[in-house]
Amino acid sequence: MSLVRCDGVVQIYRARDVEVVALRDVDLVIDAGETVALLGPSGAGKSTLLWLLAGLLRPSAGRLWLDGADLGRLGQRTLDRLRATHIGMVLQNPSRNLIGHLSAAQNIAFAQRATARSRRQGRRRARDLLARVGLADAAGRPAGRLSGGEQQRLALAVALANAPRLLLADEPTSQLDEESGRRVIELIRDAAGDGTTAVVVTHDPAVGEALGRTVTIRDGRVGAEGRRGEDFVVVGREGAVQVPPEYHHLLPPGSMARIEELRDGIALRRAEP
Ligand SMILES: Nc1ncnc2c1ncn2[C@@H]1O[C@H](COP(=O)(O)OP(=O)(O)OP(=O)(O)O)[C@@H](O)[C@H]1O
Repeated sequence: MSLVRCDGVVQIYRARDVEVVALRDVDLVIDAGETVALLGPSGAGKSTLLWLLAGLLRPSAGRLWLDGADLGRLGQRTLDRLRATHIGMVLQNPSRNLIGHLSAAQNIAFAQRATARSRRQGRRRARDLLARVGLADAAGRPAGRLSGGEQQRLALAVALANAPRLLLADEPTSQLDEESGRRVIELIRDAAGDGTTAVVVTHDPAVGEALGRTVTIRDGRVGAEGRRGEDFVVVGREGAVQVPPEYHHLLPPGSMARIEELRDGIALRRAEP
């Protein structure tokens, strides 16, 4: 069953007279329990897609569904409630996920206020999450005094506080050493085993390899996907295909190609005009 569905999603930022088209016609279906690494060059639109999936932005065009709810059309209160109960998010800047003067444990408790879980259950889950991210001894320390890497790990624990249906994480290992990075990946995979679908923006190859599927965004579009170690290009609307950068020496952008029909597809061969 699909948990997330994007249908022709377009996001245009408008700042004064300038328009930036961050996403153009993104079609994407993510099934419940999948772990997806969102890859792509800087400025490709990865964070924008995460913000849209989190309901923090409404798409300029197209539609996004989370668990059957049309995110772009929900009233603000329903959307806020859905976000609090269904979505856990780790923003790129770890300190922005946390309330600096509250302790690590209190940050988790604060995230849990939206769900009906008993206090005892909540505290047990908080303790378990803090231990899983290697912060068992930091439960009582103010979040604002933790190091960048510790804040990043705490942010993941906070995002998972409610066992959300959807975890969205923007570069959750960017400030971590290898060992802490491994713990974070393990926690995301275990959460998926418990029913949390995860979409993780990353430049970290270890994260890309450890998650079940990769989706590469290039120039605001889904350009490629990887499953079980095999990479595929994605044929977009109107048949558009992005030639991956590693083949640009054979078919540089702007070059002309001949299309050769094969029994099960086509081949592109460089042609001189
Ligand atoms: N609030 C905004 N106002 C105007 N333009 C924006 C805004 N946020 C992002 N952009 C632009 O939208 C495009 C996509 O940005 P986005 O942050 O989604 O890319 P990204 O793939 O996450 O990049 P990175 O890997 O560097 O974080 C970029 O051209 C960026 O400059």
